[in-house]
Amino acid sequence: MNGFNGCNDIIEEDVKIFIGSIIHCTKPFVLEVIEDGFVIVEGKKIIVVNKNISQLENVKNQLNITSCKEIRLTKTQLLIPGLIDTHIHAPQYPNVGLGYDKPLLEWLEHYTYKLERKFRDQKLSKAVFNAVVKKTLSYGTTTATYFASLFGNSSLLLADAAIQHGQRAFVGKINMTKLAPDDYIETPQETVENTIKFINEVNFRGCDRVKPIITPRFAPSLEFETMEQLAEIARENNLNIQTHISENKEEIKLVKALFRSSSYASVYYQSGLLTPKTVLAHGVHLTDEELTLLAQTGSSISHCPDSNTCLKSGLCDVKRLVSNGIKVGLGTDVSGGPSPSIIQAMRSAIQTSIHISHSKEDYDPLTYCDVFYLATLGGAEALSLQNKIGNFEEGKDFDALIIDADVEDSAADYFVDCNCLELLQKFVFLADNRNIQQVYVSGKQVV
Ligand SMILES: Nc1nc2[nH]cnc2c(=O)[nH]1
Ligand SMILES: [Zn+2]
Repeated sequence: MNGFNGCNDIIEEDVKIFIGSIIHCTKPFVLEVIEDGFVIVEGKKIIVVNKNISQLENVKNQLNITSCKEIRLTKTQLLIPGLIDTHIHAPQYPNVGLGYDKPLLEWLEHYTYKLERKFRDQKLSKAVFNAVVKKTLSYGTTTATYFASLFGNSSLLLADAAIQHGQRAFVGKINMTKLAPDDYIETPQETVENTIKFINEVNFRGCDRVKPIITPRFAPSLEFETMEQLAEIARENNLNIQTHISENKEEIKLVKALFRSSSYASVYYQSGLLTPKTVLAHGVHLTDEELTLLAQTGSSISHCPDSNTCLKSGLCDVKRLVSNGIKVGLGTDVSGGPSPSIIQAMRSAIQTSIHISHSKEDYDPLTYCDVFYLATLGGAEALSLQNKIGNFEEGKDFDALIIDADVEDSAADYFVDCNCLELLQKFVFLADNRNIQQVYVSGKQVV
């Protein structure tokens, strides 16, 4: 029987069996390598994960599977969970690769707000948002956490693009009432009303994959009372929250001055914005006290290493965040970062960590296995989606990629036989969208 779940995704009751080498994380920073196994998917759900290919026929008989599609991986292919981008600005996509001569606050004023305010235009919004969703899917981003623009109608077009192209997404209409151009701010009342309207309209689309997210841009953009109201809306509607924190030293000074506060995190804490469903981008310069506040509230950090480098914000120490009990995922932060690829974010996270290790004793930098966790299960935990996605666990939705180290015209020329971990290592250090052969979201092939 087929059914509809509101995004016109046919909930396929058919069965797919993926046979071959599988890598995923079973818990934080713990990889499981299955050399010759299989995953059975029924509709959108994973129903079996088995490490022994010789048991395939038995399991099929036990489950009475008479018709199914078998996908047999080659020896250069791996099945891995879909990648999760915990922080990306869709309307900034036209600026990728531009404007890295200025630090954050000047960059916002000179380049970013000027571009984003053009998204009043529905035609531009539609063209750019379709391109972003298609591009990120091609790079294996099965879940994206998007900042859209200030404009509700434009932001809805981003939700529609994710619905149409099959991506899992959080989409946030930005809240901003000050310190930006006059035609790119709302009054406090407008921003609250338009947010409620936006939430209702996204929910009305009835797509389980695509959800609204509360999106105060960052503390300097809003009055304290407006942040309190937004926190209340998130609480009433059980919504995720996203914003920026402690990215740049000038920004931190500004926040302390504007709110007469001793710390950036305490502004968010006091307004009620720090929750277990809050993801904060950057967190480069957080103090120990702020880390404690984030850990106590269960809020997470989206680590955006490319952006932190290009906007010269600083080196974010992921190991310090993790050892303080903070959940961490990876973000591209387009266009603060120039690449829409989470594979690139994995590489940059390793490089940033190596740079940090040069000035610290006994510091083990992040490995390719660590960043693979951050890009998959870590991202799911950062978004409070760990019960739904992030790895291959029976009962979870099947969001997955088939990657291949041996494709024509790829950066990874393939001359040696590689074991599974070597294939993963090549993927992290060399791959791009050419190495991503198939992309599945909720059991459905979308690339
Ligand atoms: N990187 C980045 N930081 C911000 N802080 C406030 N807005 C932004 C933005 O658009 N990008
Ligand atoms: Zn950002």
